[in-house]
Amino acid sequence: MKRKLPTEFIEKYQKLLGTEKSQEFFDAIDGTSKKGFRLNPLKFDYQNVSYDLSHPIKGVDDAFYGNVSGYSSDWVGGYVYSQDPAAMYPAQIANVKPGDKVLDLCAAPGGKSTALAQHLTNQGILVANEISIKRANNLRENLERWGASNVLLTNETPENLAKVFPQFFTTIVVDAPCSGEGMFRKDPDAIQYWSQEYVLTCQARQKEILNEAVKMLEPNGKLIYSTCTFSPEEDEQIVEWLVENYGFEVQEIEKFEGMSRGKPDWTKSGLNAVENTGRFWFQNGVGEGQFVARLKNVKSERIQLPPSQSNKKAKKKKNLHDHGPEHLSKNERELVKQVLDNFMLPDSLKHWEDKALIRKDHVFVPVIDPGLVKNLRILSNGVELGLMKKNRFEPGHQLAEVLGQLPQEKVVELKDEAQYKAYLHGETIHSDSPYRGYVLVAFEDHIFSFGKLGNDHILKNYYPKGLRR
Ligand SMILES: C[S@@+](CC[C@H](N)C(=O)[O-])C[C@H]1O[C@@H](n2cnc3c(N)ncnc32)[C@H](O)[C@@H]1O
Repeated sequence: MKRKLPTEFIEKYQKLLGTEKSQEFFDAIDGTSKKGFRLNPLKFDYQNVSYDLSHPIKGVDDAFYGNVSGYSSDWVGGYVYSQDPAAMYPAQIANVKPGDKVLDLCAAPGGKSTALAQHLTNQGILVANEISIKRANNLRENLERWGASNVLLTNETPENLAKVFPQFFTTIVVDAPCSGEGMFRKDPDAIQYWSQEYVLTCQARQKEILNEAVKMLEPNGKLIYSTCTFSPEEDEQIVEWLVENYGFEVQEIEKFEGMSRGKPDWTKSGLNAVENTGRFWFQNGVGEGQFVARLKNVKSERIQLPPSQSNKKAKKKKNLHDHGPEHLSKNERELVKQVLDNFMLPDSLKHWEDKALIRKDHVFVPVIDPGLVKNLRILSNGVELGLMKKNRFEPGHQLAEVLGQLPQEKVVELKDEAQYKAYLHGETIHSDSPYRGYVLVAFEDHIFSFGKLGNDHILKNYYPKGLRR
């Protein structure tokens, strides 16, 4: 399809790339976008999906070309995540290791966060943050499906996070809001928002976000900066600004097939180190547009934190105002145990009895001390086990997705597409299963919900109302 590009955009890239190369670029914008998906190694038997796995995306773990449906059990059970192939590289080059403390500062809808979570393998912490509440809710759904147990999900400004997490993270990913030139092929509507002024507005916002991100990075920590735009002002020049203002070292990243180097002559000072960054152009055949850089925080030293309030004062304040989470009573623990004992728990939940807290009837196993993050808007902290009702415990949806990490016995497998459709719609199902009480519900071996079976063989539907369709 022929796109109508702004004259100013055409002239800008003709100047930057030259006549021939810019024409190649404009022609590629009119081409067909590439689609890809990633599998989720956190899930049990994770390669058991209904999609063609014969076209891997080079250099990205468990990633393939192809289109996935948001209706399939692979998706609903968190076995696949649909993502632009080029957008998979920032999380890949982050080289996150189990046990790291990772922040994904601009996280929705969750392409990078889901990949970072799978590399952490439930060990360490992922703080996934999204400033827009609408987008944060979408992020929450995607992360819930993914079934990781070590995610703190926040809906915050970078400024507020920086107050709580000074020099805290080993790795920070800033997948920045940008002018979106890399989306022109996939989403032609993005073209109408483009102007050089908008590019500069985005650049200013990126600097504001990064000024806060830098405060949260530990000495020698890694900052991954990425955009889905081609403009030098938001790519190479931002890296140049980070080097000049914060002394970052631009690390050489693996040069994957179809990735070209960042361009020193697109910086103001001719900074050679930006050659270490990577660019994906449409015409390189990998996916949509993407810029990615990995920077090391070599200059900063560990700061001395100001002494905190005296314990006495803090305690007094706590007694008066604290409605924070509490440990479970013996009776509550027993009620939760009666349900959880029916299922295999991943290692991260094995000692839930020592860690579980209850707040406003929600029982959860936090990944981070709730006291530390009490001034932040939290959407979830670790795993929500479920809800304490009058003298009974009802397991929660997130737990079902986490339990999908392991083979489970107490599972009701829906027998056909019609039952699956009905369950997603919120209907009850007749089942001959011998199990009673809370069960996991699966389709095509993909666990995606809780249900409850009574002696009448009716499977009550616990698929959350907000997800039904
Ligand atoms: C490119 S998108 C992130 C995509 C996401 N990382 C992924 O892989 O799915 C950028 C995000 O930054 C958020 N954002 C916008 N303004 C922001 C700001 N001032 N601070 C932090 N995040 C912001 C947007 O709401 C948007 O969700």
